[in-house]
Order: sequence, then structure tokens, then C-alpha cells
Amino acid sequence: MQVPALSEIAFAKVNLALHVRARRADGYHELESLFAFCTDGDVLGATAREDGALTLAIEGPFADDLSAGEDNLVLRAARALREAAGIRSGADLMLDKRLPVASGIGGGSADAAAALRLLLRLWAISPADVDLARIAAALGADVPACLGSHTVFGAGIGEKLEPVALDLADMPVLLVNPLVACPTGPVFAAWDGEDRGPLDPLDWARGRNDLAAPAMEVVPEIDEVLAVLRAQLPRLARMSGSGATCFGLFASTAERDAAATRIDRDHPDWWTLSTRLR
Ligand SMILES: C[C@@](CO)(OP(=O)(O)O)[C@H](O)COP(=O)(O)OP(=O)(O)OC[C@H]1O[C@@H](n2ccc(N)nc2=O)[C@H](O)[C@@H]1O
Ligand SMILES: Nc1ncnc2c1ncn2[C@@H]1O[C@H](COP(=O)(O)OP(=O)(O)O)[C@@H](O)[C@H]1O
Repeated sequence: MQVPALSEIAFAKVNLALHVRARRADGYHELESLFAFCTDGDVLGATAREDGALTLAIEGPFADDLSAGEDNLVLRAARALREAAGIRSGADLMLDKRLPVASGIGGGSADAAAALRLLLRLWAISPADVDLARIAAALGADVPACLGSHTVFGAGIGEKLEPVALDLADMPVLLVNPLVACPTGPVFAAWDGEDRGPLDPLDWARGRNDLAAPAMEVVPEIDEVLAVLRAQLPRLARMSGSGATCFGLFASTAERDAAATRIDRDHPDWWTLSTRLR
């Protein structure tokens, strides 16, 4: 595979807390979440094409779990940006798929956001000339937060973003996933409809993930992932998004790495990623 001209990391997303407040008439859910991002993720590369074609090739550990067809969020993002900018530029896109698919860490949303950042650069589009927030929101509820990929408070269906005075950079994180896909729609559908109260973003550690219980109905293995993670004595362990990935926040990289080694040894069929918040 050729070396791409430009590349961007599609930073893995973690919902440090996620409170579901109401089911809307259109089936979507009002929520409040503190989004944070890891320093690692998928890697997206791009090389310009003169003929205006858009192509996508996928490699990496989870390449077989998704199609490189027209509905891939990377290609949808590229087409949306090109249309908004009124240009006919092309690109060969290469996605190194390192994050498990449908796993609550926003792989698809992060890929879409990375595609927007990357193609703005490749095609020399000024962000002032396109309504990036609108393009992002049309691609998925999480894409606006993934665009900036910095700690942010989200309301509405996740697209109403408010800055938050929290610096969590460099905090050691361990992500653990049982490698059972956990699709977002069925998890929201299994939510019991009870509003358990608002999220104070500055008090997120005492918050909740209201999707954990419904996600465990869809993927029962999440219960064991959380128990195994908690046994490693992190500062905090919780499920991210609609699952099934759970995260542990550790006091030091040494404690995080020791936990990863034990979990990899005891659960060789699970996926883990030792990373940091950015
Ligand atoms: C739960 C969260 C938390 O960050 O993350 P993930 O678990 O997907 O990573 C997000 O809200 C997910 O956002 P995103 O992954 O963009 O969702 P979408 O593709 O737009 O929606 C997939 C489906 O989930 C349901 N959905 C999504 C968002 C929302 N606020 N309410 C919903 O009910 C809808 O049934 C929708 O058709
Ligand atoms: N580039 C992509 N990466 C991952 N999933 C994608 C991508 N493009 C489209 N999808 C679709 O989006 C769905 C949600 O994937 P993903 O964003 O990984 O889940 P989650 O938001 O739960 O982490 C997948 O089931 C997949 O079919």
C-alpha cells in the first residue's frame, strides 16, 4: 500500500459519564455526556487524486468487520465535505482500523471526524467556507464532539457542545472490550425510560452511564468486563457510550500496564488498549 501524503488519528472516544434524560418522539434520546478522547485510535491517510474519484481501502486488525462501500462513514464524510465546499477534488483514503467496530468508543464517528479534518487539509478548504458543525451533526450524533476530540460536555443528542474547565490530559486509561459487537440502536431501545437526573460535568466521577444496564441486556459479557476491570483497582471503571467497551482510569502508567498484562493473560480473547486521555 502506498504511503499516504497526509494522515490523522481518529482518536478513540470515551464517555466519562452519560446520563440519558428522555426519549424523544423521533425515537432519539436526550442525553448529557462528558466526552473525553484518547491519544490512540484508528489512523486515516489520504493522497489527492486528479481524476476526482474517491476510494477507500481498509487494513488493520478490525478491517474485516466493516465494508469499504459507499455507506462507510469516511466516504460519507468526504462526499459531504466536497459537496459543501462546491469542489470536485478526489482522494485515495486508507483506514487502519484499530478500534473494534460498534463498541461505544465512537470508531465510526471518530473516523468521520478525522476524514473531515484530513480532507480540509488535503483539499485546502478554509473551515470558514463550510458549516463544519452542520456537516458533522448530519453524519452522526457523536461526530461534532469527535471533530475537536478534546474533553467537552455534550447535551441534546450529543451535538450541543459546551466547553468544560477540566484538564484530564495524560491520565492513564485502559480500554477493555469482550469483542462482542454492541449496536447503539438496540441499547437505547432497551433503556427503561427513567430519568435518573442531570450530569454535573465537574462532578462526572460521581455520575453514571445510564446505558450500562440496557447494554448488559444486549451483551451480558459487559458485567464480567466491568468486574474484571474493577478488580484491578482503578480510580474509576465504567462502560463507555452504548458499550461494550469499558474503561479504567488509573493513578499511574505502571498500574495501568500491570492491569493490562493481567487481563491479557486471563482473557486472551478480549481486546485491550493501554492509552492516555488527551
Ligand atoms: C451512545 C453514544 C454516546 O456517545 O455513543 P456510541 O455508543 O455510539 O459510541 C452516542 O450518543 C451515539 O451516537 P452515534 O453513534 O453517533 O449514534 P447514531 O449513529 O447517530 O445513532 C444510532 C442509533 O442510536 C439511537 N440513538 C442515538 C443517539 C441518541 N442520542 N439517541 C438514540 O436513540 C438511534 O436509534 C439511532 O438510530
Ligand atoms: N469507518 C467506520 N468505522 C466503524 N463503523 C462504521 C464506519 N463506517 C460506518 N460504520 C458503521 O457504524 C456502526 C457504528 O460503528 P462505531 O462507530 O464503531 O460504533 P460505536 O459508535 O458504538 O463505537 C457500525 O456498525 C458500522 O456498520
